[in-house]
Amino acid sequence: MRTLFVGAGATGGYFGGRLAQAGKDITFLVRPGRQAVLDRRGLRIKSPDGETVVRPRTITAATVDGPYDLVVLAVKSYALEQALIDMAPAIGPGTVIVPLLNGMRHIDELVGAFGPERAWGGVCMILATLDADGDIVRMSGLHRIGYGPLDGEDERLPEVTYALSGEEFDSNPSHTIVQDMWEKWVFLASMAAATTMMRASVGDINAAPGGLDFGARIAAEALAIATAAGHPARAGAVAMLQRNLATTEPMTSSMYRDMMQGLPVEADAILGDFVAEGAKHDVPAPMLSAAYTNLSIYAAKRAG
Ligand SMILES: NC(=O)C1=CN([C@@H]2O[C@H](COP(=O)(O)OP(=O)(O)OC[C@H]3O[C@@H](n4cnc5c(N)ncnc54)[C@H](OP(=O)(O)O)[C@@H]3O)[C@@H](O)[C@H]2O)C=CC1
Ligand SMILES: CC(C)(CO)C(=O)C(=O)O
Repeated sequence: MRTLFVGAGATGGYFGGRLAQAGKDITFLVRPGRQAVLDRRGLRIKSPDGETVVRPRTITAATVDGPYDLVVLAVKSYALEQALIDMAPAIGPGTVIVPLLNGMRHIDELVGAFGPERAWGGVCMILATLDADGDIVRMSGLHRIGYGPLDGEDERLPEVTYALSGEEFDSNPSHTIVQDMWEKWVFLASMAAATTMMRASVGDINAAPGGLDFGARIAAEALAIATAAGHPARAGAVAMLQRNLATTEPMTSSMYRDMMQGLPVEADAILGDFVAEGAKHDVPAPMLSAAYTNLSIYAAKRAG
């Protein structure tokens, strides 16, 4: 499948770069600044396994060359509105769109812009960032994507699976992608709330008095919200959340890393919407609400 990655940052650059390395037909839609970096350095991936460089094809909004079979959307939530405009010429009657964003609001945006027959769901699990040179750094052994049609069934799933599979990461087609996205949301909202509120990794939080209890209370609120919203986390997802919130490892969230670098954060799309779900169902969530307030103060100060 002719595949377009929209965004060549930490997630898009990583998964798209790995697929390009595996010989798949990958193009990146990027903005001119990122294109200049990729032209100069190539797309470099630094990981615990070593460093690789690929030189993928790039286009910009001004040079989108007709419809693609598959579009993988990998921008931050605050960049979504413009990205939907820029990628529109790449969407044809048979295009499948797989988003990697955290949260859920982008699904409504995608369905509204391109229709339910094109908008699929997607999740990614990775700890990745861009370094000062613009290279992609994967910080742990975790690198997994999941994707699937919102209603669970679509004959194009095997083709999309082939297009999104390489040797280098875990690639999981799913018939339960909406549930998968909710479970990821519960996980990320908890991780982001804990790490941004304490301005510390999960390991550092758990080494401090009260740290384990702090994480457990956040997890309990997040799980209660998902249950009230009709998406109770399955046993494996609950276990993964509890295990990660009790880790002694220096685990962080992308929102924490962005905050520590003074960058914009996805507070509204991840914690704001999640807390609003809780309020809609009368689920008390004092810890998550405090985390959202904290992030909103950061965002307001940053905006000046
Ligand atoms: N990083 C991580 O470890 C994880 C992140 N996620 C989620 O994945 C999503 C993407 O995050 P991440 O990859 O980290 O973000 P990054 O900021 O690293 O990358 C986003 C990229 O999108 C590009 N972009 C923005 N707007 C456009 C546009 N209109 N056209 C083309 N490119 C555009 C930016 O380009 P430019 O350089 O021009 O600004 C940037 O390179 C987020 O929702 C995040 O929460 C999920 C799991 C893990
Ligand atoms: C869940 C986690 C921490 C890893 O994929 C994440 O999504 C993020 O950091 O944004």
